[in-house]
Amino acid sequence: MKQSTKRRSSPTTEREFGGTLGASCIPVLLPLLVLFLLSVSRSPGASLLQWPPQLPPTSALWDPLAPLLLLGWFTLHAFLYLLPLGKVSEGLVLKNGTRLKYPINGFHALVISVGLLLLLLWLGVPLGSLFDLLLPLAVCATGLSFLLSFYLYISSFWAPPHALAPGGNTGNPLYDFFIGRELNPRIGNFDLKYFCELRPGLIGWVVVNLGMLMKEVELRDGASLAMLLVNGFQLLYVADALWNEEAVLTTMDIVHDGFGFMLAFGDLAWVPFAYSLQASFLVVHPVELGAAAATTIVLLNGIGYYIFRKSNSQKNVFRRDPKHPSVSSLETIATATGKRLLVSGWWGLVRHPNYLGDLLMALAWSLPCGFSHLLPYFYVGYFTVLLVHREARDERQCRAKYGQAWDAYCQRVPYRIFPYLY
Ligand SMILES: NC(=O)C1=CN([C@@H]2O[C@H](COP(=O)(O)OP(=O)(O)OC[C@H]3O[C@@H](n4cnc5c(N)ncnc54)[C@H](OP(=O)(O)O)[C@@H]3O)[C@@H](O)[C@H]2O)C=CC1
Ligand SMILES: CC(C)=CCC[C@@H](C)[C@H]1CC=C2C3=C(CC[C@@]21C)[C@@]1(C)CC[C@H](O)C(C)(C)[C@@H]1CC3
Repeated sequence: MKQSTKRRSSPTTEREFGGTLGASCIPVLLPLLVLFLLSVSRSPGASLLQWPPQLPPTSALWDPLAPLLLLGWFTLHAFLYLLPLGKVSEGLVLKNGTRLKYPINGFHALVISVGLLLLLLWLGVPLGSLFDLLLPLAVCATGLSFLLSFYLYISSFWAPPHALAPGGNTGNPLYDFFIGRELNPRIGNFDLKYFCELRPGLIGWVVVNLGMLMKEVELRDGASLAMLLVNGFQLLYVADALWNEEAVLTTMDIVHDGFGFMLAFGDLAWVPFAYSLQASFLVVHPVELGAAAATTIVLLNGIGYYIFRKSNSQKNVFRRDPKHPSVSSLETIATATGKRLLVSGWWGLVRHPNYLGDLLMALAWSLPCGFSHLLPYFYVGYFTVLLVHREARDERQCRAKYGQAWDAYCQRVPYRIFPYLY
């Protein structure tokens, strides 16, 4: 407990997400927002602006099957995580000079999950029933995020000082619970943050989408082109994340952020239930997509994916091996830390080309839903706010890390996400 007392009065710890007020309101408001969005997506009007807002009756929030399904899903993924499949990779060097080991078998877990789902379909299990279970499942996933966050907060007091996250130790219990005190909480070798970020929620998103597709098949004797595009695009995104699983070890969430309510809820409830809104919207609001519109949307998703993948891979290769032939000819600037910054290639176009690609894909996921409603565009709006905020956080961290070299990079590459715009 000693180290927490020592850090309690640290006046330099900067607070994110609106400080204590944000940390008190967000855990109440975000779960309500998920339930609101889910019930709007299935209401005939699907209006986000209707007043008073469309709220689900309490009877729609509970089904005894939901906790059982969720428990089974988590157990399956914990088991797959522990299977000795794939390689083991090391994370970045920690404050105490050590590196943690991580299993790289997320893609195996996705393939096995999809195989099991196909088996269930073949056995005649009505996966479309997931549509009727979405609200109870979202309620249970939220409950699980709270339970996990309480466990993470309490267990963090037994963690050594070097294992604590830089931003999650202000001494304010509400804020620290929200942001997360410990950087890489583990039970033995089982890394809770890494597991939650990539497995049950992310693969769960694919399952929810497939459930919506099957519901559409039940209702209309076939899947629409719009539903197939949404399912295909988002499956590609999840498969890509798991295929490139090792790259997650260098993201801000793993390297810098503690594991608290924000990430636990984000991973386990927000991703599977808010990111699948387009598919649940299409179940009740079918859209007929013409060939020209579909081709344009596929092209937009392709361009977004290309920028996202190429830029992320370029930085990962450069960070792991700056002499690699694919990056050795790129122009760089030196920093006082010994690390260099790329100033040509994708990272010379804008300072966050990967965010640009991600945002183009977000738009391509909403367009199949047409222009009659605002709800399918919720993801684009939310994601723009998330990435603009994330960019500002990253910028602050990089300026603190690299000082003048970062300023020189900003001068050389003046736009953050959108060339000539922002
Ligand atoms: N779908 C979703 O909900 C979300 C998706 N994402 C996606 O996750 C991916 C990872 O994003 P995120 O972790 O935020 O950040 P980035 O992958 O963009 O990593 C930022 C880090 O990259 C390094 N860096 C920055 N500029 C340069 C440069 N010019 N040359 C070399 N290194 C540089 C710095 O770290 P250092 O120098 O220390 O290596 C910086 O802190 C993105 O594609 C994003 O779109 C993110 C959030 C949510
Ligand atoms: C509103 C709220 C609760 C926000 C929490 C934010 C989280 C939902 C996101 C923070 C960073 C994320 C990443 C992904 C999913 C969303 C969260 C958890 C990610 C796993 C998606 C797939 C990508 O390819 C990725 C692996 C780069 C990405 C990593 C960051």
